[in-house]
Formats: sequence, structure tokens, C-alpha cells
Amino acid sequence: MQNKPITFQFISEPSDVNYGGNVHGGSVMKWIDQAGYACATTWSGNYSVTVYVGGIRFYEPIKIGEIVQVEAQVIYTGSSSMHIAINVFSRNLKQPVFDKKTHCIIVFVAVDENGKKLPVPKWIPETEEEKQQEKYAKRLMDLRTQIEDEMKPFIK
Ligand SMILES: CC(=O)SCCNC(=O)CCNC(=O)[C@H](O)C(C)(C)COP(=O)(O)OP(=O)(O)OC[C@H]1O[C@@H](n2cnc3c(N)ncnc32)[C@H](O)[C@@H]1OP(=O)(O)O
Repeated sequence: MQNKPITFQFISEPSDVNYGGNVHGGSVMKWIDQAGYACATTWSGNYSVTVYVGGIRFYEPIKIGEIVQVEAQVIYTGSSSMHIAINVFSRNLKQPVFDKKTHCIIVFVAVDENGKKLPVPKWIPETEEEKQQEKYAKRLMDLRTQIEDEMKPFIK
């Protein structure tokens, strides 16, 4: 099965503004979720829900009126989960190249009409880059287990 990246391109709007005049972090998180959703449902062929969003780092602000590009690609699949790498870029209208503004991994699970998890097609990495990405996703899973153990006492 082909694992094509999903790419959104649009212009950040005045309604995306934060209190400092740039794009609101919440808007960026919404775009991440939307691109991840498009990627997960395309891969699984089923409705999918977000189960985890990790390590979002906003490197630089995105300005209002810039062209924004959001890329989403499956980098690891479990039984029901799809681990998707998201990169967010932007450029102003006069600048030819995009700068990376945000990166994160978002995990979706395919579910049926009752919200129960469903199996997803297996993604098999082929190129060296894809193999490295899968390793990256697995390493993050291990780290996440440690983080969740730390968080457990505070979740209840
Ligand atoms: C709460 C909100 O409204 S957030 C916004 C929208 N999202 C949602 O509503 C999802 C809410 N969550 C759910 O409904 C449930 O967690 C479900 C139905 C998706 C899954 O529930 P369960 O079947 O009990 O989950 P289970 O523990 O078996 O995990 C399912 C998969 O998620 C993965 N998963 C669970 N927790 C994590 C995590 N912290 N990080 C990454 N993956 C995770 C598991 O590894 C498993 O993957 P696999 O099947 O590929 O091995």
C-alpha cells in the first residue's frame, strides 16, 4: 500500500491570531489534528480518533497572512494505531522557500461506529529513511511509557 504524505496549504487568517499578533498555538494544533486525521483515515479507510499528541515544539512564530504548509505521513503502524509525523512550515508571500515551524508525532486509532478499535493495514518501511522514521516512532513509544509512568499519580 502506498504511503503518500498528505499536504495541506492555506493562508493563516486574521481569525488565527493570538494575543501577541501572530498565529495562535491552538490554531496550529488544530491544523496538526486535521492533517493527521486526513492521513489516518486515508491509510486505515476508517474513521479514526486521536489518542496521543506528543512533544509539540513551536520553533518560531507563524505570522498572519503567511502561506502555511502542513505535511502528515504515517511512520509506524501497530495493530490499531497509526503514528503520524507532522511538519508545519510557513513562508511569507515574497519568500520562495518554506521554513519549518513545528514538528510532532500524533497517534490515531481506527474505530468502528461504536468507538471500538479496528485493525489497520500494516505499513512496511522500505527505504533507509523510512526505516529510520519507524525506529524513531518506536523509540518515542518507549520514552512515552516512561513519561506516562511519571504522570500516572497526577492523572487521577
Ligand atoms: C478525549 C478526547 O476527546 S481527545 C479527542 C478525540 N479522541 C478521542 O475521543 C479518543 C478517546 N479514546 C478512546 O476512545 C480510546 O482510547 C480508544 C477507543 C481509541 C482505544 O481504546 P482501547 O481499545 O482501550 O485502547 P488500547 O489501550 O487497546 O490502545 C489502542 C491503541 O492505542 C495505542 N495507544 C494507547 N495509548 C497510547 C499513547 N499514550 N501513545 C501512543 N499510542 C497509544 C495503543 O498502543 C494501541 O495501539 P495498537 O493497537 O496499535 O497496539
